[in-house]
Amino acid sequence: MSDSAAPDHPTLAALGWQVFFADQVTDNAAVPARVMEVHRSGAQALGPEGEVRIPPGVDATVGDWVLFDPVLPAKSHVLDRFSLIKRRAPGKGHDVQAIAANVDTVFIVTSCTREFNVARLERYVALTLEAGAEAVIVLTKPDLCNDVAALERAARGISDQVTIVTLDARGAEPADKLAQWCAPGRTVAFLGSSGVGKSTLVNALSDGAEIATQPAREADHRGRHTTTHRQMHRLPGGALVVDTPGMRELQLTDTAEGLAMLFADLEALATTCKFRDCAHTVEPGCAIKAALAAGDIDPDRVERWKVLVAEDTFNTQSLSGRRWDEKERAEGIRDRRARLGKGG
Ligand SMILES: Nc1nc2c(ncn2[C@@H]2O[C@H](COP(=O)(O)OP(=O)(O)OP(=O)(O)O)[C@@H](O)[C@H]2O)c(=O)[nH]1
Ligand SMILES: [Zn+2]
Repeated sequence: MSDSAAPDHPTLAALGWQVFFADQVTDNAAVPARVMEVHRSGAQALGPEGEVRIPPGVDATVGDWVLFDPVLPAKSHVLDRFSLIKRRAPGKGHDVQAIAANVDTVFIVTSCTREFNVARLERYVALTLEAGAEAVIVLTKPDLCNDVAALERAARGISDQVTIVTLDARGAEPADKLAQWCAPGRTVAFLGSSGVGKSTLVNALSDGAEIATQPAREADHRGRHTTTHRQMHRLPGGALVVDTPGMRELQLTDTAEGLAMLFADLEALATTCKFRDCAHTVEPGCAIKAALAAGDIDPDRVERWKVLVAEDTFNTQSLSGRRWDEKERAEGIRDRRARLGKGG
């Protein structure tokens, strides 16, 4: 490989540098570096000249590119992102939290078990498309299922913008089957419920090296190793993998665009409803209801679309400070999700 630089002095390309970023640099003396870790006390970024520390005032998240200012590190400049995975902050507040920037591909991991749930996958796909990243659904544990083809069909039905890969996460398959998204300098992230095989996949891509994930992990009260802060690792094959606890609790936030992409057909149909704010329930002249009656569209999918739109609207509007009877609304969404077999 052409990347002959020492591991702690990687080339820009090895860190994911692209024309998109180069185009933003006007000062030739600027030193680009990629944010690899974020702590309360600041961030650590890596560039061709080694590691630099960014003070907490700089609003950078894992995966960001910064132009480091060695004289005034607090003045380091964050470059525009081509993708951003974000979430609604946990707890009572409604702030949006940046989880990871400049991710090329999100592997949405699900297993061929009872955990498999189309509504949940749609949520993750919408979120990924909204973030501006490519979505790949990875179906693990095919050995535990009699009808893998049926699940693959269901996953494929979610969107034609999504690739489906089925593999056993434990063997040699992941390295092969995920190779095209894990080339040197590519940035990937894994999303999915607990136990679906995310760690197994990362380890498989690490050539069994158990990579640098270990030092950053601590045993939790159950004795498991958990990721304690937001970070990115470099895999032996040259890809970068985001490993952050926040990825596990993603909710929809401001994903109207992603939902519109995922449910483009239904959104287009809805524009032909008689009323612009049609809720597709009791309104006259509803194109969605008409299509349902004609058997042209799948009622389950329509119901999931409504739930996702409601959840997104709720999150977005409460974020923008509008007054809602939040508890009531959240309960409504939860009830509907429960009836659909949860969606997350
Ligand atoms: N049978 C089978 N088991 C698998 C497969 N992939 C992963 N597993 C097992 O599933 C269990 C959970 O895998 P993990 O990689 O820890 O799952 P995770 O998604 O990282 O879970 P969290 O860390 O809780 O988020 C492990 O015991 C794996 O060995 C597979 O393809 N087939
Ligand atoms: Zn309607």
